[in-house]
Amino acid sequence: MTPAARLAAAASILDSIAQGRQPAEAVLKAWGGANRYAGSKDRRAIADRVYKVLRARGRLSWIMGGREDGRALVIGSLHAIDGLPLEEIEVLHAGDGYGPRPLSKQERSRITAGQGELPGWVAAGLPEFVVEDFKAIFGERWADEAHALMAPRAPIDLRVNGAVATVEEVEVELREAGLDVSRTPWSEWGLRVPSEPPPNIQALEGFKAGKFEIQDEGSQVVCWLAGAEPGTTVVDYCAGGGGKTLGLAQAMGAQGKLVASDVVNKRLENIRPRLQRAGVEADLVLIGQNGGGLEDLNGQADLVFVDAPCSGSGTWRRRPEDAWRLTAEEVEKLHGLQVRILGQAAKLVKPGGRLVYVTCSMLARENEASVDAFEAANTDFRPVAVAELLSAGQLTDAARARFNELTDGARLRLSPLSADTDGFFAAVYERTA
Ligand SMILES: C[S@@+](CC[C@H](N)C(=O)[O-])C[C@H]1O[C@@H](n2cnc3c(N)ncnc32)[C@H](O)[C@@H]1O
Repeated sequence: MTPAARLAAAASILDSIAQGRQPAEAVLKAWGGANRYAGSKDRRAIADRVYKVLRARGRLSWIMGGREDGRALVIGSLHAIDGLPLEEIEVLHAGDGYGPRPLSKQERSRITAGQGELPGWVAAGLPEFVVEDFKAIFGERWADEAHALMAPRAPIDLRVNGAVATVEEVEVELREAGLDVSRTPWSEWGLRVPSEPPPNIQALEGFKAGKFEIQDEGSQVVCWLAGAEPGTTVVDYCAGGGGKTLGLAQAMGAQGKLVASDVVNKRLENIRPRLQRAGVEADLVLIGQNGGGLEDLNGQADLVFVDAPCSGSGTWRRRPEDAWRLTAEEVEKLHGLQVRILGQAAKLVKPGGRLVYVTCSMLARENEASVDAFEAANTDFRPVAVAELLSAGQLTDAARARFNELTDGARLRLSPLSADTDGFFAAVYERTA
């Protein structure tokens, strides 16, 4: 493919991403499958362009006069990210072969006008409606938090399955497979590999043997903070893909009763092969939207872990397309759902047991506001100070030293800037009566 044809392909893929809900990665994969003439270098160049645009979409749209179509965003990226002068952009838009058509008068004038003074939200690279939230949460460093969340490519973190392998052993295996592996700073069981060039983790023998799973270090940390103990009854209330279920099972040393529930059966079914690979047993329970299906555990669980449905805004560095799909109305709906789920899940906790609330969101409405509402309605739940949770054996000394800075006392916030993890929020409660 010519460089111009690659740009045209990137523009059309960006349009498909904007029109649907599928992850950008899946849209790119489908495009590669349907356009076999594109070689691996072409696909790589197209994916690079697509992600470059998605990470800077707000700024590029602003520069192009508010246009949001793939063509305009690609033109904007050639100018504002690659720094190409107008003449070179015109050469790439000569309209030859499979390349994009020539620039319109308006497009040309957008480029010659330059960027001008950018409003704060545009410069920070966030959707406009979340900026006030970021300012309120992060104060002066809000724009740095935004950059860290949207800009760089995140590394790939692995959690070693202590029931099957040691960290040292997996480290050696990954190094022998040619990967540049390092220890993660906060989780004793975490290893980190670069995401570029993309490693095929699932093809590794160690992965197939259940020695490790792909799991962001932040996600590992919230499992460890929950303090699941061997021989206890633990409910992973919103089990989804089962990432946390496996982490909780590891903390339990595979002893006790582990229940993984969700309202979507397909998700629960997808956990089955993961449990098998890791050698873990758990009861998979399909529950109703009102929590029906777990009545026999009312007041019985030592630990109920609520990894609530959320905007996923803490993972925008991996899926920047999601930032531009989220609306304020959706956040509001999620907040309502989170409060409802917390109330339902709390019923399962026995006196003296724990309730853990986790999101991978950066937004206060899904984090602080949701637990504020829970606390107001459930005075029989006492917030547990994060300092009390840091003795978990799966956390490193570095985590013990650092996490006190990342909490206001009872609520922990991890972010790409502060912890080099995805964005996570966690609050832990003990049932007092
Ligand atoms: C953030 S995801 C969970 C991710 C999962 N824990 C993991 O680590 O892979 C949230 C999950 O909550 C589930 N969910 C949505 N509404 C629910 C409800 N009312 N009760 C329980 N789970 C619900 C969704 O189906 C989704 O799988």
